[in-house]
Amino acid sequence: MAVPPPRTEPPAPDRIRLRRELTADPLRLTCALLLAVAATAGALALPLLVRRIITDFAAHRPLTTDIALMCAVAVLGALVQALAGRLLAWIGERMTYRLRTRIMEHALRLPLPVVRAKGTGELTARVTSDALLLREVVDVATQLPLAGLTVVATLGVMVWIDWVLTLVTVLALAVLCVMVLLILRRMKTNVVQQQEAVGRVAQRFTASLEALATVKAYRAEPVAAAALAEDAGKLREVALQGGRLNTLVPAVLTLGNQFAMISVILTGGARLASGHLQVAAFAAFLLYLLQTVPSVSTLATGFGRLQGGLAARDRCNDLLALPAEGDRRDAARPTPVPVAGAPAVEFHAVSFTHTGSDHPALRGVSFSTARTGLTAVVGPSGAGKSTALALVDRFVQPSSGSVTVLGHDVRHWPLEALRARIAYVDQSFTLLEATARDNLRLGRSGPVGDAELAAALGAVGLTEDVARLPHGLDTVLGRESDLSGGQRQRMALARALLSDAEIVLLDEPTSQLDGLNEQRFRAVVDTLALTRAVVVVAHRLSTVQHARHVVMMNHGTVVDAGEHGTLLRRCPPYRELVASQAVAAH
Ligand SMILES: Nc1ncnc2c1ncn2[C@@H]1O[C@H](COP(=O)(O)OP(=O)(O)OP(=O)(O)O)[C@@H](O)[C@H]1O
Repeated sequence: MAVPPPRTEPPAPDRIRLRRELTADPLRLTCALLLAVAATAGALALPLLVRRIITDFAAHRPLTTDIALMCAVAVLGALVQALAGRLLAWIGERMTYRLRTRIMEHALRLPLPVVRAKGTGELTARVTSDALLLREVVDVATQLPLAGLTVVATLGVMVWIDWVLTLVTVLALAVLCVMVLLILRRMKTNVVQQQEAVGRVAQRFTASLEALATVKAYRAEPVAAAALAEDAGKLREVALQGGRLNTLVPAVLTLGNQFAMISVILTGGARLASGHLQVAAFAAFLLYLLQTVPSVSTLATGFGRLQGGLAARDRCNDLLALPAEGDRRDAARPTPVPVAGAPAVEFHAVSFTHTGSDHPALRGVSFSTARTGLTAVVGPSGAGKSTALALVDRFVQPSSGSVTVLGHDVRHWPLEALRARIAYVDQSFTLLEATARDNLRLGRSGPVGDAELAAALGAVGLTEDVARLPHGLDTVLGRESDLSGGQRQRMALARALLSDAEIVLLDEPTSQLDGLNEQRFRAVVDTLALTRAVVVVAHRLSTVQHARHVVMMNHGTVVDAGEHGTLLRRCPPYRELVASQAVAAH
């Protein structure tokens, strides 16, 4: 009895926990915090030194020691603060690097339909603008406790100097805090809206750049620019709302501080007049009051930035929570041993519907391919040919039925091991932004010598084209050194030729080839088919009519399968397809 495929459980998402991220390097963090505490203590000592100077001055005592002490505290405080800043920058950048790489790696491991649905621009925004907001959390998370500590310590010293004035100060600050908190509540929502708008702009801009040739050819620059401007306009609106909230914070702070200052001066004046307060103590109190202002500002703006960081964390966590491809038990699962005599690929009553589509792309598809030799999958456009190939590589999974590779259900294979067995050439003949050499050896686990590379390039007729590249095989492809469609197609074929894979899936591999290169293609495929299973999806029947096995598909089903000659005799849709292409019947 066939073993049922395991339930595919997504790997546990590694969510961002800010506390864990911040304490990833406890030694440096402790040092930074201690240095920051020392800097704060230095700042707190200054007004007391001022009080001492005023008292000594009034008593005609020498001031040299006081001034030297004050200068030393100021200089040391600045140095310590700079050192703490450096350490925090180091912690912040390391954290951002870790989060960025984690998000990018996870995005690469997401299932293809999920990535398509999310959009490349939207995903890119997570590692650019969201990561920057997250970076701010490091500064804020250390600034906030220190600012809080400074405020509390300052208030403590102020109580010691004059508790009545401190009470007045606290009341004024309480009014200020209530107003700031009301603003902060609205800030997080606004940051989320801003980040979503940034994502939409990035998405549309990326999509427009990817389709730039079409945009230009159809003189659609104004249309594309207008759509981009509309998205940018929406971003401007929410950013303006955020800006308004942001500008409210310092305005409220200034107002609150001035309110506190006036209250303290009036009360302090009265207490001076009544003899309850000395001038030196009042001067020191005022200095402390002035010193609380930046700390209270840091607290208010810090909480605002924290809201931004938390919103960015939530957005990144939403992405990290998307299940990656594969199965977390993959690592523990032994790689299946190919079953002797089993077909290379076998479809058993496979049905599949694309996400977001109402119509099944495949309905009860069954066919198999031998371990070696060429299988051609043919049929009209939209028949489901590419979808069938995508199921073999487990880019998507069947809604019902099963696909087996080398005798094992694709869901039984660890994903890595499955894909190592398959060389896949997609319809767009994608090259990575890497050197020609790296592009060619993508499917090889071990090193590939120059002689082997040269042989593969010769087989697909690319020797001269690659030699003409500015740095030959070491030219980075994709930007200024791009290849033509046909050259890309042949590079992809050479990559398949060099790969270790036992199964080669080629989706429309000849659509951009001229006659000579189509002949070369046939020779390469014949060579590949001597030792491997080659499955070719082809519109041009001339390239596959010599296939040992032809699978004729239409409307998501297999209409018939067999040799070219057999199908010609018994399968009218195939005959029509052949007739439409005027392929000579053998
Ligand atoms: N990503 C997708 N989302 C929704 N529907 C899709 C998607 N990709 C393909 N389809 C639909 O699935 C059906 C089969 O598409 P598929 O690309 O497999 O056909 P095909 O035979 O390879 O066509 P062609 O020869 O034109 O490449 C079509 O109706 C198509 O519209």
